[in-house]
Amino acid sequence: MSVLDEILDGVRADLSDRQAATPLEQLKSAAAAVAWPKDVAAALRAPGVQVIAEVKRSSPSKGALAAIADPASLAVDYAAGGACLISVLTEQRRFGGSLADLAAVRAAVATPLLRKDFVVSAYQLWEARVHGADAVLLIVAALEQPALISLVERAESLGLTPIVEVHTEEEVERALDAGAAVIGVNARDLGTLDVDRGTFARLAPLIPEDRVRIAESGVRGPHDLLAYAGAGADAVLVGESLVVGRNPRDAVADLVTAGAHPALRDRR
Ligand SMILES: O=P(O)(O)OC[C@@H](O)[C@@H](O)c1c[nH]c2ccccc12
Repeated sequence: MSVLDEILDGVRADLSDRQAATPLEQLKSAAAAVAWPKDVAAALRAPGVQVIAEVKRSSPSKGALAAIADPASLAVDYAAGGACLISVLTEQRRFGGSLADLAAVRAAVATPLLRKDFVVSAYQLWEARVHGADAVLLIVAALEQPALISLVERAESLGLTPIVEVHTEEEVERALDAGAAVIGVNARDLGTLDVDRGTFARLAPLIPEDRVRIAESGVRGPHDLLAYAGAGADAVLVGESLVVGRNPRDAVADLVTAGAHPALRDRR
């Protein structure tokens, strides 16, 4: 069984517990009281390379990365450093996240938020809305094509921006077929957990210019951001190097400064 399949088994088990505890109708009525999500695609299309900073406690490849006792204060640092979008991992078993983290971050910052999880059901889209997300990750490798298509549509109908994650040429085709406007290229293979930073440069030419192109994973600092920028990234998504470093605010600010370099402006 691949790592992704193992993660998905746990995600489905946890999801069915939450579904038993909170009926969908209850989530839907709670969502009515939550502000309409922000336009994440527009934020990602701003000039230069945007920085997406991730609240990430642990990962299947490395285990524990950082305790992050107070995800809200980490998010405040990310916002102060200039992150355009904050990614909050909500998967519990392998990444140590939760929906409570998402809600705490929502209460602390005005920055748009991404619910980072393994979405397999529309129920999770409603959860994302209720806990204050503006965007959701949809991982092509985790979904059959009809499910991907319907989750893209459902997310959009709830005002959530779907960020459709790919790792191979075939997955790029599936993302485009599903109508994805924002595509994340993950350098990490979720089947094996290997990182190949060349993945973005290989796949980016297959993604039309009118889509937002995000380079995900493996960004150690400004140098990697600039390499991804050179290959056509509109944004980078960074987790580990921000949470293990000493000063997350400065680490984000250094990336933002690199992404705002005049040579990278107005490339679209
Ligand atoms: O910690 P890194 O190497 O900076 O990577 C962040 C992000 O790309 C990674 O957490 C990620 C990308 N796609 C995912 C899907 C699920 C969970 C996590 C991820």
